[in-house]
Amino acid sequence: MENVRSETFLITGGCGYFGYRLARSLHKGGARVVLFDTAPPKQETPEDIQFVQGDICDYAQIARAVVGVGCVFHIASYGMSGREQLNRHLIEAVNVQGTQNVLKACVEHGVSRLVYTSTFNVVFGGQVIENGDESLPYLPLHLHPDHYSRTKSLAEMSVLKANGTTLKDGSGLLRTCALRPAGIYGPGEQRHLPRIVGYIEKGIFRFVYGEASSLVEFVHVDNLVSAHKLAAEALTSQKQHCSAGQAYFISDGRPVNNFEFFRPLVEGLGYPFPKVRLPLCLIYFFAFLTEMIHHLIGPFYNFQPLLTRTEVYKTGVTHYFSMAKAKAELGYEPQEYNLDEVVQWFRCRGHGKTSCRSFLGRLILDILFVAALVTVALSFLPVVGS
Ligand SMILES: NC(=O)c1ccc[n+]([C@@H]2O[C@H](COP(=O)([O-])OP(=O)(O)OC[C@H]3O[C@@H](n4cnc5c(N)ncnc54)[C@H](O)[C@@H]3O)[C@@H](O)[C@H]2O)c1
Repeated sequence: MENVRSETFLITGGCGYFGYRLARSLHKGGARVVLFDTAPPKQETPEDIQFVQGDICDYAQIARAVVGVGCVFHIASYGMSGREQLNRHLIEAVNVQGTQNVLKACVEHGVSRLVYTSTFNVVFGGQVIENGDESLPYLPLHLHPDHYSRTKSLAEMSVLKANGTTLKDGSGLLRTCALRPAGIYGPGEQRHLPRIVGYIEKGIFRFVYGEASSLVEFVHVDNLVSAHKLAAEALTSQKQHCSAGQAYFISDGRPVNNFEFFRPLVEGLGYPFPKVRLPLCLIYFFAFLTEMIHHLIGPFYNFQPLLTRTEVYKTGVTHYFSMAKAKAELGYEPQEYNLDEVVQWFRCRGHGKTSCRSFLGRLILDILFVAALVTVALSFLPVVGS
């Protein structure tokens, strides 16, 4: 990556899974790196990677941190999964106002480049998309089933709109672009994989859903790192600012059935892959009920919802995108990865089947599973009849 040695990169959300991996890669390439995050890094970090504890919702904190920085990777976000999804106020504050603060800080303090980590969700809301590209319109805001996706969309729009803004110190213009990743995986991923492994180990992962032919996409964390470095480079004058004002879908470029993607993880941990396939609409309705219950009970008992409607769409409805624009304009070339190192990561931490569960234990789980299914199916009846 050009100029990497002479430049300082600031990463908002730099202590999260992806941000930290990007930081280590930039640092390895000789760059100065600042991690800006509300929480410190979980791993042992080289001394010359600077950590600034701060909140993007506080303008003064982010403004102080960007002084002297050449390029910002704006990765911090809130509300993607689990309990966080309930906190609409914080989702809005971090994803929308936080992004505006980061942009304003760049303009006020002469930061000329910003790469925003967006998501597939800005165009996807449960409709089938086959080999979609960047000409697709944003999903209308009112159609987003979750607040996270809606606010990520608003944030991406404001990032791209800020492209070309004159910097206050007269040094030139702010150039911005957005990358829209698929679901991120890799060893040590903390958001999705531990939850999936938890479901496998608790015996909840006993069925798959949706059409066997439905296709989705994933991106290995290191492919995403490479795309971000290329996107930042393409904002420079050496690359004619070719990524400025642009959005790019980023994945491994290998559409796959969601559940088949996880088969090596399930089997690698010694569990049988489920044979039962349920209709998507049944699971969607179950997710809807779960969200309703979470909405009512969440303020008193903030449990982890089993599945949300967005997660059902994301896992069961075909949506994949062409990498042609990222390849042509950024020079993005995704490498091939598999789940071996992920399986290894979990095995090293004591996961994986060691003994057979008792017959009685399995029987009780089977009965509970069938009872839950019957309940969901029965609860359909008044809806259908009304
Ligand atoms: N994980 C995925 O599958 C996925 C898919 C598509 C897009 N994305 C996007 O990729 C990015 C990285 O995802 P990740 O899985 O590494 O997330 P993560 O949750 O591991 O990291 C986010 C980091 O942001 C920090 N943060 C949150 N609020 C902050 C604030 N107010 N100020 C400063 N820092 C704050 C958190 O402490 C955390 O360290 C996010 O922008 C996310 O929206 C993720």
